[in-house]
Amino acid sequence: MSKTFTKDDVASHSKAADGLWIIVDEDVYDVTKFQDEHPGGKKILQRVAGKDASKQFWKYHNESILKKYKGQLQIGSLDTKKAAAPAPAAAPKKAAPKPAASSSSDVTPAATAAPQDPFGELIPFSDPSWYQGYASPYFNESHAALREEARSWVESEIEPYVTEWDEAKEVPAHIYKQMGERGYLAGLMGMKFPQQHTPYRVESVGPDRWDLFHEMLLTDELSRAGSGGLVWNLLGGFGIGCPPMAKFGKKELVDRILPGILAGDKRICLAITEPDAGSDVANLTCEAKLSEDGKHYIVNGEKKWITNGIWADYFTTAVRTGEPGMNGVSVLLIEREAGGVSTRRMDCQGVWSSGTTYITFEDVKVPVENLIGKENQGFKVIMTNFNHERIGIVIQCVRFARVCYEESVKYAHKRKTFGKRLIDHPVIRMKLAHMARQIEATYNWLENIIFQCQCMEDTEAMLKLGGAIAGLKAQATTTFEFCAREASQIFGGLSYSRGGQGGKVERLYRDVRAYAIPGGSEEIMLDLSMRQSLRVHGMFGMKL
Ligand code: HEM
Repeated sequence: MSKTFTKDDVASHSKAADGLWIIVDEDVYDVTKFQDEHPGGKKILQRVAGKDASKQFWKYHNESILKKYKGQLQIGSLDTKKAAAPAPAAAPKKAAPKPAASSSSDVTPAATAAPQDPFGELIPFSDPSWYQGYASPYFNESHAALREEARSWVESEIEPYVTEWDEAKEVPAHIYKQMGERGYLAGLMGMKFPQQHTPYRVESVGPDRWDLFHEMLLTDELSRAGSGGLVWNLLGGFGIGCPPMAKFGKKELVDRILPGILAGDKRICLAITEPDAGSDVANLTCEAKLSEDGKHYIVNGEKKWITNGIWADYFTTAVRTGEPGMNGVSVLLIEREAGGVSTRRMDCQGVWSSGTTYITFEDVKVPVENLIGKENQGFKVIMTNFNHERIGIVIQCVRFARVCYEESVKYAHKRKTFGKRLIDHPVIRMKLAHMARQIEATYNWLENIIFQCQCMEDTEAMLKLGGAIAGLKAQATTTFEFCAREASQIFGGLSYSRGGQGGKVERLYRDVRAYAIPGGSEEIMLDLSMRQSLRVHGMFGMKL
């Protein structure tokens, strides 16, 4: 914005007839046309027109409002403004990320314990400690480059619009396409970067260097926009529907459909849950009968609560091909264009923009080549997938808990009650401390689990880590629920109404159950964590 104005220039625009200008942080905004649509009312703008309204502005809004409206309303800056003064409360930015060398594949990153440069706003516990100048055995300069790349994309192109998209129950298609073109979809499958199936690369990290910690931090940064619906829209169906197909599908099938999916042109989801069977996979009833010529399966049945189903081109579907119980279950890749697939959107409490769907399959013809894994051995395919799904849920929950905490810390520094800022009341600090200790405990366990996954093959990880991951999922969802509740109490009425300063907290509060129930409810997770761990440690020679 090259135009400069004096304070007197601005002062001469204080009445409707001359146009209404205001100053916020030394930038000048023309709000003449905007006044009628200002959600806070036009009178309030008219009262500060011609003046510096920074103090009033920051009292009622957070940063995303300026990011969203700057392009539309800013007409210049004050002549007294120093060049490139930092925006208020913005993250200290470093130079653009350089692609990290792609020569070494750092499977065990232990040698890189030197701290990375501090990054972000440095509010204690509002980012992982390795963002804040503390040493880590897991994260190196390639992770630091990716965190900057991802944060800058999310902050500029996603976060300012998330509320709108959530209300519209849809994320614009170009964002999903960018997920493909930025190489993010390829990096989010819990496996080696599939460079043979996509020309797209992540700008700041070479494919050979890509590891599970890159994947973790990418999901973490996407979650920072504070919307479960957004994250599930972008990776909910893909992250659980694509890996089984990519890992267990026949080569011809994978070669045919994976490139379109990774490019962000085609969408895939996972269809397991049924109206009657819940996630009780062993009892599912959607049936697939082999045709007489043995060339197709004919699929009939229903699936419910399927994330992204409404937009999906492909459905990684659990079907019954054999006897009752787990040994009669197979997994098929069903293509929408085969016909006989109907999808309808479901209205749910949270994750509005994720496209939760009810699906009906009626005499759908599926070529036998679309069988994923072996016939009647689909249970193993599904179980292997659970660790990846649950870890994804954990990463999101920890960041959502951090968002609730971070929003609360910021708000507690500006809101005054009984003559003091909220942060000066011990009862509020107590709430923040309880949030922080749970967030850090959960995150540190998560880092350890990611490291273990990185050191094991899928099958070994399924067996050895299944119990711990189930326990961690329960830990993460209860932490998220606790933080959403406490943040909501701190924000009061602002988190009871939708949008505005408490908007993220209100939305996340509604999203809590979408994490505590699917992928294994807290009750099932806690029980499984003990049963599985005891069983596995029995095999290790546990002495009781
Ligand atoms: C660039 C100028 C401004 C823009 C683009 C803007 C935009 C907005 C938006 C989008 C909202 C809806 C709530 C939200 O999403 O946060 C809002 C609410 C509000 N704004 Fe502004 N605003 C501006 C300036 C101001 C100023 C200077 C004042 C005070 C003097 C003000 C007072 C308010 C109030 C009181 C609300 C209602 C807050 C609530 O519901 O709790 N706004 N504004």
